[in-house]
Amino acid sequence: MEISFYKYQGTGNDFVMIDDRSAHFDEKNLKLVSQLCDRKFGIGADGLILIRNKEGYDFEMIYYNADGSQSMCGNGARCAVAFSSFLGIVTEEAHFLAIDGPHDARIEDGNIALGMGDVTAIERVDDDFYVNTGSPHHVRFVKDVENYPVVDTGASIRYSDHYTPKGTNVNFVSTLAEDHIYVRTYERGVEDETLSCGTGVTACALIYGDQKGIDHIKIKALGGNLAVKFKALPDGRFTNILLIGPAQQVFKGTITV
Ligand SMILES: N[C@H](CCC[C@H](N)C(=O)O)C(=O)O
Repeated sequence: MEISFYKYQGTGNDFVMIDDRSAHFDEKNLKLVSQLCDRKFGIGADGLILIRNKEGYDFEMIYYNADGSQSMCGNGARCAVAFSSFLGIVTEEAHFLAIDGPHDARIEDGNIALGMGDVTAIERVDDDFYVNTGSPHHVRFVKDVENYPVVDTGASIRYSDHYTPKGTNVNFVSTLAEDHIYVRTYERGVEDETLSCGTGVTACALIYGDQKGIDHIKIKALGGNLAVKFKALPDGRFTNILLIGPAQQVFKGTITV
């Protein structure tokens, strides 16, 4: 069977993108998803995204991590908006459905500004934090994230009893300036550090911004630069959350499976 695909990356978080408006892709075939994401035997990616038609929306994005598990993917959603614009499904605004519900996005001067779901609360986990931004995120502030053992420590937290059985993504943050943080992320379902994690940097920005009273945070990730804007409500909720950054098409191709 031949599958046509496009490869996109959002600040280094990379995805196999499939225009599946014909609904031909078997979304139950997780073995195929993992095979396509395999960096040696397949195309290679952190995840795979199907673009499907959906009544009442410009499109639906169905996201899979490389291991076939599903969750909300912020960078993947930004790439889905860019891909849908390339396909002519949207122009500069998109209203689409993801696993965590509806999202709105705007394409503005080469960036995608993605509306994230509201966040109800930030929790403490020992000296660290936990927040769900559409995907679960453990967040630890460290002195020198550049030299921090992200994969070892990330995996041990991800597989800890506290997060069994579903696990969590794990983010490590250092401050670069008052409104600028440096984030590295161990991603559940990729089971490795990724070059950036959209829902992860959003989690880190909300926690950091809430502590500092700043609602527009710049983020440095290994794969590029992002920004998060939000409105903190008196009751501890966060709304009007925007994840802003680039999303690029890298190549297109067909694969025989
Ligand atoms: N690995 C995450 C989903 C993808 C998140 C990340 N790629 C993003 O950009 O938000 C999880 O299983 O919760």
